[in-house]
Amino acid sequence: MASAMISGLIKSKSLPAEHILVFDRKPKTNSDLHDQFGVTAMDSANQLAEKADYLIAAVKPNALLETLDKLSSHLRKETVIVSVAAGVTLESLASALPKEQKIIRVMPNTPCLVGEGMSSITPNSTVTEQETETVVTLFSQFGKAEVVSESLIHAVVGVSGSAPAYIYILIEAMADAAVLAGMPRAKAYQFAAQAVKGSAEMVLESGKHPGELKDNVCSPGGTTIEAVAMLEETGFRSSIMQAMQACIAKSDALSKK
Ligand SMILES: NC(=O)C1=CN([C@@H]2O[C@H](COP(=O)(O)OP(=O)(O)OC[C@H]3O[C@@H](n4cnc5c(N)ncnc54)[C@H](O)[C@@H]3O)[C@@H](O)[C@H]2O)C=CC1
Ligand SMILES: O=C(O)[C@@H]1CCC=N1
Repeated sequence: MASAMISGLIKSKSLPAEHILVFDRKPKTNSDLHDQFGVTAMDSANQLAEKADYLIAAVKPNALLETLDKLSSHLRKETVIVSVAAGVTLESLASALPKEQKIIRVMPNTPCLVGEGMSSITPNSTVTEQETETVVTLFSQFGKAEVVSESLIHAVVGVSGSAPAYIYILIEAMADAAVLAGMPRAKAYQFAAQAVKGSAEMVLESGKHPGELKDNVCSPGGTTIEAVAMLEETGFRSSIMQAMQACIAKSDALSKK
């Protein structure tokens, strides 16, 4: 996730690459990030903590609190800690950090890599409006970013954080069916992915209800309605909703650990 955000930031040209400081505990990852993006690799998490104005913590949720606890004595009071970890609440983040530390929870997704991310932003009470705005602007450099209340974060994990995985399965399945019908594999991925991208753009740009857009594709007695009837019969909607409910429940369970 960190590489996706770094790549998105570099592509946006909103910050000089060398102003982006990175530290990964694997030395090879640090040198790869430096070589690939021109960012500045730090020697330790503590050095990063001392220098950063906005520190984005992108380690796995189960390692996050310990990592923050270790570097907390090196943090400056003004530094805003940005956590992208699923299921780690503002309250638990605060417990690992100095009192009154500024903390923002963000839930991004991997399409940040191509400038089409969707990120939710949730500040704690010590963060100023201007700092929140800075983080919204930062995450808007590689997609869309919106402030949401913490109670909505599990829904965000389901609808955008984890969602690319379901969409890739959809694209893969669509391509498989096209290959079955004789289309070469590479072309099948291109057609399927572009159909998904174009359909998403139609929802975002037209402002029309997805049902209306679906109706516009279904010619009476035509091909599409055959597919739609089969999707309903095989429980496509219900399958998506059940998968998301499992994802949302897991996010909720993680936050109660
Ligand atoms: N992968 C995704 O699509 C999304 C991930 N997230 C969140 O992003 C976070 C990272 O997830 P991924 O990128 O998927 O994991 P990852 O395992 O690919 O990356 C984690 C990185 O952290 C490094 N690391 C581990 N402990 C460290 C430490 N103490 N100090 C410095 N570096 C350390 C690892 O070497 C690794 O490079 C998680 O908290 C996850 O919940 C949030 C939204 C989407
Ligand atoms: O699977 C995960 O736990 C992370 C959080 C959202 C997307 N990936």
